[in-house]
Amino acid sequence: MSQPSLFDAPSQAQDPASRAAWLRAQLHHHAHRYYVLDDPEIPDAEYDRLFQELQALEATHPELLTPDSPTQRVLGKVLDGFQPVRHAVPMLSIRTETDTEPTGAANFDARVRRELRLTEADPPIEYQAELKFDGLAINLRYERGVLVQAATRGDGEVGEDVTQNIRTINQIPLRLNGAAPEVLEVRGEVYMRRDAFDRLNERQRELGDKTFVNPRNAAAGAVRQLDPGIAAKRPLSFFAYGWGEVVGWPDQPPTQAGVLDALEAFGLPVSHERAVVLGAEGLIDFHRRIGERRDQLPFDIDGVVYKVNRLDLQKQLGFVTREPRWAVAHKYPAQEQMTKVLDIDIQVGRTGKLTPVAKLAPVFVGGVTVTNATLHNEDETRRKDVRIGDTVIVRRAGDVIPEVVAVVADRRPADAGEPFDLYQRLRGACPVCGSAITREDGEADWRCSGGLYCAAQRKQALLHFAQRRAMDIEGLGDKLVEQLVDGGLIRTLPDLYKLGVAKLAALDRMADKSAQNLVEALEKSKQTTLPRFLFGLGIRHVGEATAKDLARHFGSLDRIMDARVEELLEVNDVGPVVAQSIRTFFDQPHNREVVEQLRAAGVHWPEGEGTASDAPRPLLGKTLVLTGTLPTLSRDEAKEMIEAAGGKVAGSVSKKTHYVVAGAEAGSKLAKAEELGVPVLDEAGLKALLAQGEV
Ligand SMILES: NC(=O)c1ccc[n+]([C@@H]2O[C@H](COP(=O)([O-])OP(=O)(O)OC[C@H]3O[C@@H](n4cnc5c(N)ncnc54)[C@H](O)[C@@H]3O)[C@@H](O)[C@H]2O)c1
Ligand SMILES: [Zn+2]
Repeated sequence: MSQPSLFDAPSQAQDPASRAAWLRAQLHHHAHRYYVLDDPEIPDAEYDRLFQELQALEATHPELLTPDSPTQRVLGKVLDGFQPVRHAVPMLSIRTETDTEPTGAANFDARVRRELRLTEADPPIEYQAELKFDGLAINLRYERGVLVQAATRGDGEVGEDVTQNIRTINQIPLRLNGAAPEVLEVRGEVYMRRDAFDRLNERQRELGDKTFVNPRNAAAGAVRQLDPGIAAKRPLSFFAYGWGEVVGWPDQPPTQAGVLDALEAFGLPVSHERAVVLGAEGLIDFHRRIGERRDQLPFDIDGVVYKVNRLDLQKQLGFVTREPRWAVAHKYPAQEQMTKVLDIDIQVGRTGKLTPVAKLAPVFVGGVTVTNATLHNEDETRRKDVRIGDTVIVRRAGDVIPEVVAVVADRRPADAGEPFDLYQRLRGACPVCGSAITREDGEADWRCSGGLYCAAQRKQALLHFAQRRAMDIEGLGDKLVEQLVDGGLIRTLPDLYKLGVAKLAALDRMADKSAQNLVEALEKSKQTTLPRFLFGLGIRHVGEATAKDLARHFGSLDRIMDARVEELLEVNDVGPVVAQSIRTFFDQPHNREVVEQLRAAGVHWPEGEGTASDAPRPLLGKTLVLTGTLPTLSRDEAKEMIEAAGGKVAGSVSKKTHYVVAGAEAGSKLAKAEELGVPVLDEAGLKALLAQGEV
C-alpha cells in the first residue's frame, strides 16, 4: 500500500502543520523498519535530518507537538514471538549534539554548568568520555551473580526477552566474578566486529543470499532472531557501558568511570578506549583523538558519548523526556549516505575478474568524498537491483573500499536504467582488451579470457610467467614488475625478451650487475619444457599438474592449441570446465599472438609424439609417496617419472596409498606404511614397476 514517499515529499514551503504530520509519518515508518524489522530503507544520516527538522519545527511551533511524536519517545516495539520484558529502570536514548563541530562539546558543558548553577569561578566538571558503539542496546540482569535475563531496549519501557540468543555470546559471562550485588542490571551494546561482518557478507554472497547493510543491522538481526541456532552462528561481541537496577551493592563506586572498572572486575567486557577528562576542552580533545583513529578501530562507532562522571551530579541533573541531562552523544561524519548512481562501470582486476562499480554523484561519507563504490558482482547488483539513476545508500567504514549497500526504492526515477546485465553491457568483450568474457557455472564472477594480453592483467601475467615453477626467471619479482609495467618498458609478455642491460640499468635502484644477471636469467629461461611453458601462460584451471598431463598427452603446443574440447577431455584429470577454459584461452587471437611472439623471441622446448593413444601408463590410477633419499634419482626426477607413467605423488601415507618409495633416512612415512601394510619399494623396485609397461 502507499506509504509516504520521500520522492514526492511535500515541499518545506508548505504549512508547518502538514509538514510536521508528514515528518512524523516518515519517522514512524523508518523507525519501524529500523527498530522492529532491522531492515532500514534510508541511511541514519537521512533519518537524523528528518528527526532534527521535526525537532526544530516543534520548538518553534509548540502547538504542533503531539505525545506520540518520535521526538518524545523511543520508537522500538516488541516483535511477535518474543516475550515482553518490562524494564525495572527505563532504557533511554541519548541526546545528539550538533553533528561534527567541536562546539557541540562546549554547548553541552555550558548547559550542564548552568543546570548545576556553577559560575566561572567553579572548577571544570569531570567527564567520562566513551565510544558510542554502533550496535544494539541490551540489558543483562544478574541476580546473585547469575545471568537470569537479557532484554532489548524496545520502546524503552518494554523490551524483548532475548536471553537464549544472548547466552550464545561467549564474551558475556553467565556468572559474575567476585562478590556480585544481589541484583545488577548491566547495560551495554551487542555489536559485530567489522572483520566478522565482512566475512559474514562474503559468505552470504557466496551462497547467493542477501547481504547485510552494516554490522549494526547484522548484529540486531542476530539478537532478534527467533532461532538461537542461527543467532549462535553470527559472531557477536559485547561492551558494557552502563547499568539499570542495582540492589545490594554497598560499595558501588561513586563515579561513572569507577562503576565501569567494577563491571570489568566482575568479568564483563568494557572498552579501554575511554577517559576521564576535564571540561569542554577535555571532551573536544577526546573527540579529536578518537576521530583520528576511528578507521583503525575493529568495530563501527558513530560517535563518542560524554557523561558527567560523578553519580551524585548525574542524579541531580536527572532526565528530560527520552534523554538524560547528564550525557550527550557527539557524532562523527556518517558512514552511510544517500547519493545517485550516475553510471555503472566495469573494472578489470589484475587476475581478470570483472567488477561492476557504481559511478556516484560525489558524496561525503565516512570522512571522505566518494565518487565510486563497488557493486561486488553481477548477481549482487541484481539482487539489490541497482540501476543507473537510482538513489542508493553508500557505506564507507574503516579502510575498506566504499560499497553500495542498498537502493532507496521509492526514489527510483521513471527513467531509471534497465536491470543490470553485465554481458549485455559489455557486449561480451573485456572493456580493456576486447577478449571474450566468460562466467563459469557456480562462479560469481565474470572474467576476461585475454590473460596474456590484457593490460589490466599484465603484472599478474608477468609474475606468473616468471615464477620458479614456470619459466624460472630469477630476479623478476614484484617490485621490478611494477617498475617495468608502470614505466612502459613492458606492454606484453614478449617485451620481456627485448630488455637489454642498458634499459634495465636505467631503472631506479637497479645496479649494472643485477641488470646483467636478469638478462642472463631471461636468456636461460628461453630453454624450457612444454609443461613449464604451458603452466606459465596462466590459463585458468591449468596448474602444474594439468600442464604436465596436457604436455604428455599431446606432445606439442600446436596440438594443444588446436585440440577440440572432446579431445581435451581425453586427458587424465581434465574435466569440462578445464577443457572449456583451455579452448577459450586459445580462441582469443591476442593470446595466440603472444604465444607466437614468445616462440619468435627464442623460447623453445623439446616436443614429442605425446601419449595420446598408445603409450603404456603402468601407474595409471596409482598413488605413490616418496620418502628419504634415493641413490640416483632426485625427488623431482622420481616424481616426473611416476607422473609420466600415469601415477600421482602424494605428500602423506594413507590407506589409499598404493606404494611408498623409500630411500635412505626414511622416517615417519615409512613407519606409517608398515603400520598400514602399504607395499614399500626401493629405487630399483620403482624402476622395475615403471618398466612393466615397456614390453
Ligand atoms: N536508518 C533509519 O531508518 C533509522 C531509523 C530510526 C533510527 N535510526 C538511527 O538510530 C539512532 C537513534 O537511536 P536512538 O535514539 O535509539 O539512540 P542513539 O543510538 O542515538 O543513542 C542511544 C543508544 O546509544 C547506544 N550507545 C552506544 N555506546 C554507548 C555508550 N558508551 N553509552 C551509552 N549509550 C551508548 C545505546 O545503544 C543507546 O541505546 C540514530 O543514529 C538514527 O539515525 C535510523
Ligand atoms: Zn581483458
